[in-house]
Amino acid sequence: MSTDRLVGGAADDEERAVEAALRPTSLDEFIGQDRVRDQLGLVLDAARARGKTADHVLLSGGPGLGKTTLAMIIAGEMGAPLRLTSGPAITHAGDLAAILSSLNEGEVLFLDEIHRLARPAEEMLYMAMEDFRVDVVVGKGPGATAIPLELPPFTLVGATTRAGLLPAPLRDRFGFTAHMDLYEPAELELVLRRSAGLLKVDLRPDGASTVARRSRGTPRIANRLLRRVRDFAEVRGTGVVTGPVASAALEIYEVDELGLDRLDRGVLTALVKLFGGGPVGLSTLAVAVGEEPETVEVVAEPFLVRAGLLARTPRGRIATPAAWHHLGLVPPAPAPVAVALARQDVPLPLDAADDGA
Ligand SMILES: Nc1ncnc2c1ncn2[C@@H]1O[C@H](COP(=O)(O)OP(=O)(O)OP(=O)(O)O)[C@@H](O)[C@H]1O
Repeated sequence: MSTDRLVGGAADDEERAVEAALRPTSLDEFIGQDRVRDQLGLVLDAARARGKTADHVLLSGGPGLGKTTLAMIIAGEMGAPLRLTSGPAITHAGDLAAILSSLNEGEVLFLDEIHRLARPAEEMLYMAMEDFRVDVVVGKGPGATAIPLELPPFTLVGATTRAGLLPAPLRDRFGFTAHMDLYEPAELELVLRRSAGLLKVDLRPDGASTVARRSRGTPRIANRLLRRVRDFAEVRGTGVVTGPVASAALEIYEVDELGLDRLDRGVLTALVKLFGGGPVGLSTLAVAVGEEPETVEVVAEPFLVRAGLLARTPRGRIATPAAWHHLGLVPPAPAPVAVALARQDVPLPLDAADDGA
């Protein structure tokens, strides 16, 4: 599956190293997500006032929206060390027991991709979260014995892109759950201005708004586009990032004014030009764009759906009128019978509505 996209949400190790310099370190510096920030601020203030470790926190939201950043901020605000791990890194319950038993009092454990935790480890986590205790199994077969091990109080910060996949018993053990939404362009402009200051980029207001509008509501993508636009401004210009400079740079990288890249546009173009706007099945659509169905479904579709350009229906994918307009085309008029019936305010007969279903 292709993941090396300029507008992809995930980051590789190299990018994470660059990102470290751009991370806000306190709740005050964290931009946007006002509701989450206010509520989390209260949770942390209350814990500090009581002199206790903070409740366990679950953060859900797409990649690059700031979950790791918030976990670091939680640890920073509580004056506690942070330990980072992830669901896929814990293959056995024993791995988790080793991590938990080495935590110090008050420490914050960040468990990324918590929905990918193996079942036995997940069950161990239930008890650890609720009673600060784990049962370590020693030996095998009939002679195996469970030795209870007390843990110091700690705060678990779980992160997931798929909150719906978490079993209820796990979800219920978090004292505070925050869903992180996509950022508004105005918020991303603030992110960009902050990053430009840290990276010493001369970013003008029209440059910031051009990059923000193409960043798919995601700070990681905004910061990444900023670095590419800076390269262009330095090599082909005077280093100043204005709106026209940002547009010219992003045109070279094939990121259009909605933040769609070549794959996104390929999907929409196939849908509209080859299949008359759909409905068409995922695998047929994937063959038409020369990609794996999973790539189309996981990499391109979520943003196209969110941007109101593509809809998933039981009969297949369809392009919305906005998709046609975005490609500079006129959407087909609705069938005359539907228009006539709509004018008379008569509900569409069932057999007509289901036509071709
Ligand atoms: N609210 C914000 N204000 C400023 N910068 C932000 C904000 N949220 C995220 N960023 C920046 O975006 C980048 C990605 O954030 P982060 O790594 O926290 O995302 P994530 O949700 O943990 O992603 P993943 O799920 O892929 O691990 C970081 O460089 C971070 O500094």
